[in-house]
Amino acid sequence: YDQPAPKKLHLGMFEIGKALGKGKFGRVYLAKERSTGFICALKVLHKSELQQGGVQKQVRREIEIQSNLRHPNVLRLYGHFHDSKRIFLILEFAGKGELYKHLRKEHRFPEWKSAQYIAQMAAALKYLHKKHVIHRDIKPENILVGIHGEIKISDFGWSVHAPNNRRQTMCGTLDYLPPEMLVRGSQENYYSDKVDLWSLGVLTYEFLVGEAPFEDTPVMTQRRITRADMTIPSFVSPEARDFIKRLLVLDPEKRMTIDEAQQHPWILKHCVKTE
Ligand SMILES: COc1ccc(C(=O)Nc2ccccc2)cc1NC(=O)CCSCc1cnc2[nH]ccc2c1
Repeated sequence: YDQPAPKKLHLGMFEIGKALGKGKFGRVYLAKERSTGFICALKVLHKSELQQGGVQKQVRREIEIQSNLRHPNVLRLYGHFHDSKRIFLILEFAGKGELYKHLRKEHRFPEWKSAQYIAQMAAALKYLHKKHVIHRDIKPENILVGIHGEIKISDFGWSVHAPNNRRQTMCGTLDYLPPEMLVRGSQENYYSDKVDLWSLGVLTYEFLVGEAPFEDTPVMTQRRITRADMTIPSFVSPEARDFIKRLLVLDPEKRMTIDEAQQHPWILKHCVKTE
């Protein structure tokens, strides 16, 4: 599918299929580009709703950033177009759907699968951080699975998905927030790409244990996060335990870096390098 994209994108060039999901700002449909048969996901955003939500700039910024991202573990934004009322995002279609559904069904992932997923997440984060993009919203709900089982981090933007056994919280779950974003007085601009490493630690825990490390009532969750107060069950291997503990460190500067995470024994043990 590497022909240069057709110049003029418009709705008529797509055959619209089943609904894939719906969010606060838009619905997503399976779509096929008529001339090439290319399968993609078409996200429809209503300009009026974006106006009400005051997120038009955010969408423009996101389209700008995401159009330049190309990585096997980052969901592609191929392009966009609009008509009088709507903005359409042409997104990559992930053939095996939403990761959180697999996690809920399997309860938790075996160590080899968790390590492979975390290694792919680390590769995606390394790529994003090199491009000075901080994801800030890493959680199972924002990860999709490609047809070959590879994972794809996606920025669901501001879309809050309809309550289909996703974590029911006001503005997204607190579980993944790092302490530096909870501590009073630390303005937004004080945090760095280290926030994604904290979330990677929370994600690792949730893959292995089946629930987030600080899951509790909203007040208690915040308190447990700011104290890094978690217990790791005994069935978790010593290497995985060490990996998690080196990421869930209160001081952002003392957290393991992406490179250290990729070289950690727990990752190397499970991710056979194809020489
Ligand atoms: C790069 O990705 C995105 C870029 C931007 C936005 C976005 O909405 N930005 C926004 C909106 C409003 C205000 C501000 C910003 C969303 C995504 N990504 C998704 O929404 C993923 C699920 S839709 C695709 C998709 C694929 N493959 C699947 N397989 C099964 C379901 C499924 C669903």
